[in-house]
Amino acid sequence: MPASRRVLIAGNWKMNGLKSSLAEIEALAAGYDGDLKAKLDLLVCPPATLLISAAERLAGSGVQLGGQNCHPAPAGAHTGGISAEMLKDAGVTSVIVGHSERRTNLSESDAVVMAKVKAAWCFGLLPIVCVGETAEERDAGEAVGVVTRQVHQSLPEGCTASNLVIAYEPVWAIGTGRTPTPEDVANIHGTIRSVLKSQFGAEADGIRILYGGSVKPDNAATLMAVADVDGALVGGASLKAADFLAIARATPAR
Ligand SMILES: O=C(CO)COP(=O)(O)O
Repeated sequence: MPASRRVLIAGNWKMNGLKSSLAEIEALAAGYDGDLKAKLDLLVCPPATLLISAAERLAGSGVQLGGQNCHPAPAGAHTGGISAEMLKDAGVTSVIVGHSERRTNLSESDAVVMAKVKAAWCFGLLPIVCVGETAEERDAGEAVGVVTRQVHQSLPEGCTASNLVIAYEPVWAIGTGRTPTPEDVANIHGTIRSVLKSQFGAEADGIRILYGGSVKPDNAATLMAVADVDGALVGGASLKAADFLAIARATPAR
């Protein structure tokens, strides 16, 4: 296993979290102890309004801070937009791009996702690119095809083990309490790895592929033990530090 594929447990708070939630950030910083540090990377992506305060709370803890989205443009007349440079300035090192909630609700195309990856790179941020099929696509037997297309079309030239993370998040598993079987996860993650190999050659062996969708403390050990699963992108269960840390603790050491 290449060293670059150190396990990454990432938390996506989505549109949740007020100033009072900074207590959870502090609890994460305190809970990322020596055992967890030896085993995995921990990343939390709170809403943009909390980033600067969260960075202060996380300083020196080793817990990494991420954004949930960035604008493809570097700056300018984009009301409400947040640039990669602004995220960097706030203390962020990673950014989620192409989450299905944005692909679906905001019609974010593969081309836009690719532009965001490039924007993240411009400011040294690590993009976490989300892909995943809907329930209809899975029922129609199209899961592999959809994910293959998304990986092909969302990634620019030049992806490496150190500048890209992929998150496979089947849309039907997000927030539903339903998860694919370990066999299904292994199948899609294996597919993603081969698509990455065809695009980026040997570099693909070191690119981390996370699983996301209803990851909880009680299923993390099983899901994280699947071949080619290099960590998790956790939604609801990342909002409470105790649950998120429990997922990290349940993740098998490599
Ligand atoms: O969308 C997700 C993370 O990005 C997954 O959300 P849940 O863990 O709440 O299913």
